[in-house]
Amino acid sequence: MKKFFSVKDVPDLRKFISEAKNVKANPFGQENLGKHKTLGLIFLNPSLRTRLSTQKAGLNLGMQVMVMNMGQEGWALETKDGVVMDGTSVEHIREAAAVIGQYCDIVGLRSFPSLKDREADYTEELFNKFMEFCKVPVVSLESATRHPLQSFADLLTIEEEKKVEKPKVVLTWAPHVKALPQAVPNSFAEWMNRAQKEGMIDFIITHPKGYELSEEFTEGVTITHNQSEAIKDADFVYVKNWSGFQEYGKIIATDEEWMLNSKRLSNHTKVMHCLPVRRDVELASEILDGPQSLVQTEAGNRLWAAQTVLKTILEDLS
Ligand SMILES: CCC[C@H](NC(=O)CCC(=O)O)C(=O)O
Ligand SMILES: NC(=O)OP(=O)(O)O
Repeated sequence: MKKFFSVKDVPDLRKFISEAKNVKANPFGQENLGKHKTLGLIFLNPSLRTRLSTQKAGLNLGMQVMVMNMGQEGWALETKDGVVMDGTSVEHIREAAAVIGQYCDIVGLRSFPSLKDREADYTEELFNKFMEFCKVPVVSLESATRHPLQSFADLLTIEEEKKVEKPKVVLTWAPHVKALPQAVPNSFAEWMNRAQKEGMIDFIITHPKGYELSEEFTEGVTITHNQSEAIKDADFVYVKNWSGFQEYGKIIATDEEWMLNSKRLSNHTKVMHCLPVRRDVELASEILDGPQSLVQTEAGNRLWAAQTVLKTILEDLS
């Protein structure tokens, strides 16, 4: 594995889930695999779960781990080529990525979208440049269009918690006070679409009109604007806000009816959210604090997802 950027980097999904279960059952089974190897975690945006779980995953494998918040600790980055750097940018991504690649054997990178320039965001300009110049394997810690470590942990959670062979999984839009990226829903849809094609789940997406995600991620998936219909008898409901893709980066609807509460859920339905969550805006506290919430199990599985990815990359390095 030379990069972990999307589900396309996973040749065998069922095998990858099984490996994550084994890692979870035996977290220190390969505690020397990463000996004398360095993991560099570079954040251009805030993080709690991704930072702590990926750092711990590297340590569990015996790696040395360095973490950097570029915005606060690094130089102001220039990401465009052909720019005369006589303004506020101090260092070009070409130099910064190449230097980071010299110090690290594996690099994790978080870089959210601008939500202004859809072309630049959806071609993953920044991420691709970083991967080109750092010249070592790169793990996405959330890019402009995807969050693969989150989605891997989400699918692991569903596989562990399912009570039926082929659970009904629903991705529902939820209200928010800000315009958020499409990366988490894109990625969840991409992984669940693959899982549906492999007969693992039945998958539905529900959102208000205008919040259609890029077909790159939703091709072939049932999409409905009727949330109540969609969540009926669902085994898992994945709650997330996202801003417009067509009206890029825009808040189109703020219909509070789309915030789930327990009255609207079947008793057996489990609720998931990647966190951080805006309580009683995106999702009712009564659900988050109740027996139907899987958000902590999901967050715990971020460690096993990251450790499985790092293990796979390290095995290819050895
Ligand atoms: C893992 C999720 C990261 C990010 N979430 C936010 O930016 C939330 C920000 C807020 O609620 O103010 C997102 O939606 O992509
Ligand atoms: N879910 C997730 O990636 O959380 P952080 O943004 O806190 O890392």
